[in-house]
This record gives sequence, C-alpha cells and structure tokens, in this order.
Amino acid sequence: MDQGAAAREILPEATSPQTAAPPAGDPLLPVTLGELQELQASFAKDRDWDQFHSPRNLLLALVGEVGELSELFQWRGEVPRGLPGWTPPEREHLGEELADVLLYLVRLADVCGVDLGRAALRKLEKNAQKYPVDACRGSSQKYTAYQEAEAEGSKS
Ligand SMILES: Nc1ccn([C@H]2C[C@H](O)[C@@H](COP(=O)(O)OP(=O)(O)OP(=O)(O)O)O2)c(=O)n1
Repeated sequence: MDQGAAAREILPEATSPQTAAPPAGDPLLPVTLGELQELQASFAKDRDWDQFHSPRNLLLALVGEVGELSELFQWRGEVPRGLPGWTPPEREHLGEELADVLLYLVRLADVCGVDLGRAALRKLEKNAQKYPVDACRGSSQKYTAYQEAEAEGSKS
C-alpha cells in the first residue's frame, strides 16, 4: 500500500470530495512529503482537477501563493524570529500561506516526475560541499567583526 493510501485509510475524510481537509491535531502527523504528494494527487483527482494541474499552471499557482505569503510581511520592516507581536489569526494565516506554497510545490514536483525529498537531500549534500563549515564559520566571524567596526564607526 502506498503512503497516500495508508494516510487515507487512517483518515478517509482527508481526501473525500464531500468533506473538508484533515482537522488540526490529526493522526496524519508527522506527515511526509510522500504522503502530502499522495493527498494532493487525490484531492485533484477527486475533483477532476488533474486536467488543470499542468506544470505551468502549478508553477503560476505557486508563484501566486508566494505573493500572498509576501503580503503578510509587506511594510512591516524587519520581522524578528518568532514573530513577536503577531496575533494568533496572523500566525494562522501565515501557516495557511506557507502550506499553500508547500502543497503547490509538492504537486509541481510530482507532475514533473521529480522526487522532491531525494532532490532536497542531494541539494543539501551539494550545499555542504560548496560551503564547507570551516570556511563559513571563519567568514561569519569576519562578518561580525565587520558589523562591530561599522557600529563603532557610526557612533563617532
Ligand atoms: N486548482 C486548484 C485549486 C486549489 N488547490 C489547492 C492548493 C492550495 O493549497 C489551495 C489554494 O486555494 P485557493 O486558490 O482558494 O487559494 P487560497 O486558499 O490562497 O485562497 P485566497 O486566494 O482566497 O486567499 O487549494 C489546488 O490544489 N488546485
């Protein structure tokens, strides 16, 4: 049984055309990329939306959702980590937009025949070779020293 079928067996309503998406705090957690891929594929199939899920359409939908995500940060200035001051509804909205981006990305990879998990792991490996720890730690120290010198300079 594939991962998506297993997911649907645990929670059949997750992909039913008549019902909403899985509720929060659901038994599918923690979820894998493969399970999300299967759930997204079933979502589209159930609605006869496969015809619209072409690579180009999905890419445009993905970019649209990245735009919606960007709007949440627009005009706020720098936003510290942990998003202090953001209200629960704002945080929920952020989660929704991030999810839209992820779901379209997973679907795009699927219809393009790319194993996203494998590709991401390969890319992590490549990144690690391109940016060796020692070289980067050295340069971030240099960067901190540079920032301190700049701050000192702006005081005088
Ligand atoms: N043809 C479609 C339409 C929607 N979805 C899914 C993927 C996204 O997770 C979500 C996007 O739905 P909407 O287009 O309604 O966009 P939003 O949820 O962002 O709504 P809104 O634009 O009103 O904020 O639904 C999909 O897979 N395929």
